[in-house]
Amino acid sequence: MRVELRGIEKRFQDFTALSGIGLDIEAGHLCALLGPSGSGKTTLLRIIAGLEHADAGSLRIGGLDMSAVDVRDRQVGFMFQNYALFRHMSVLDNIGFGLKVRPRQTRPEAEAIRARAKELLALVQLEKFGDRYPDQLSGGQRQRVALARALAIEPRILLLDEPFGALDARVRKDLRRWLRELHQTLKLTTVFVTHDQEEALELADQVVVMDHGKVEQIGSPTEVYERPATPFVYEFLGQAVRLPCRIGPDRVDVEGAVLPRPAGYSGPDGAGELFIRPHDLLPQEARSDAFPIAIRSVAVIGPLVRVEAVTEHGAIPIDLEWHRRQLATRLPAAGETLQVGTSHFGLFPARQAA
Ligand SMILES: Nc1ncnc2c1ncn2[C@@H]1O[C@H](COP(=O)(O)OP(=O)(O)OP(=O)(O)O)[C@@H](O)[C@H]1O
Repeated sequence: MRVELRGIEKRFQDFTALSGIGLDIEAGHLCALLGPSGSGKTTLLRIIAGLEHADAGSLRIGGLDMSAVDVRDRQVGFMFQNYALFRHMSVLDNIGFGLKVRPRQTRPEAEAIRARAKELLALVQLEKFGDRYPDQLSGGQRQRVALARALAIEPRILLLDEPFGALDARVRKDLRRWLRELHQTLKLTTVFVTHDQEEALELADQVVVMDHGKVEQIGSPTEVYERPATPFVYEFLGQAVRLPCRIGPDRVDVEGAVLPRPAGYSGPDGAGELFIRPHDLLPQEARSDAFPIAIRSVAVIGPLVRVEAVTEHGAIPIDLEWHRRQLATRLPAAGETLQVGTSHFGLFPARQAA
């Protein structure tokens, strides 16, 4: 089912939690809402679920306007962070719960509910655990049961709030892969909230980067990582070297080097900021598009070379990370001056000082 949001606004008293949110999620896609704490991700997810009402804007699911559709009739499966399993119910009863509490006309027979719960248990690869109680499961297994419970009602869309938030790194990683495979099997439109960049980039077809109740950028994982639309996205999605620069009609002056002004840059001339991923700023010969950095320290960690340096013109400290393969023959050494340059950078007007 396709999900369409237009001009969504949400205020809590005089605090604006969401403002002007527009978003299209294609049917069958896995969409990540990514942003720092308080950026409005959960509020947006709750609006899609029908647990919260937007003050303005529209929401369509499968082409139908949802404004007058109650949460119970939206056929939305959700799994929230603190949406714990019922401790006094077996795993199978937990999974069947959503079907059991349906109004009589739409409630399946007890046998059918059990059969469906067993089917879902197999789907989440926990066939042998149906008679256990939540306390007898690991954290990762509990999450999978919670997911099976969300799927039991045959939802048209699936909403997950920090699905693996409370788990340790290894289990998170395994569950991530598992969720991706499950999604490929079910092809169910899924929206999940995360503040973990890696999780969003690895899992999602579409990443929605949010900050302060606004959408900063929507795109594929490659788009948002390789071509960040704003300084916020650059810094939130990985490391970035940030250098002040001067933007001219056809050139950018940075640290004594001259770079071509990117054709796509539509901002004003004048003071600007240049953003470079640390692995994109590489040693090169002294040329007009290279600038010097003074190496402070070099650490080799397996295949990676981490370099702390300072730009010679602006004295700006920068941290670089190279793959050994990216370097010619010799490692740079502390105390040396190195010429570096890049062909891949982001350019933005300088931010006003706060
Ligand atoms: N019921 C509420 N009443 C008042 N303020 C609220 C309410 N719900 C959320 N907020 C505020 O709205 C903002 C956005 O909250 P939301 O939970 O959507 O953020 P989030 O991006 O999901 O954050 P986190 O990653 O910490 O869960 C926060 O500043 C929060 O305090």
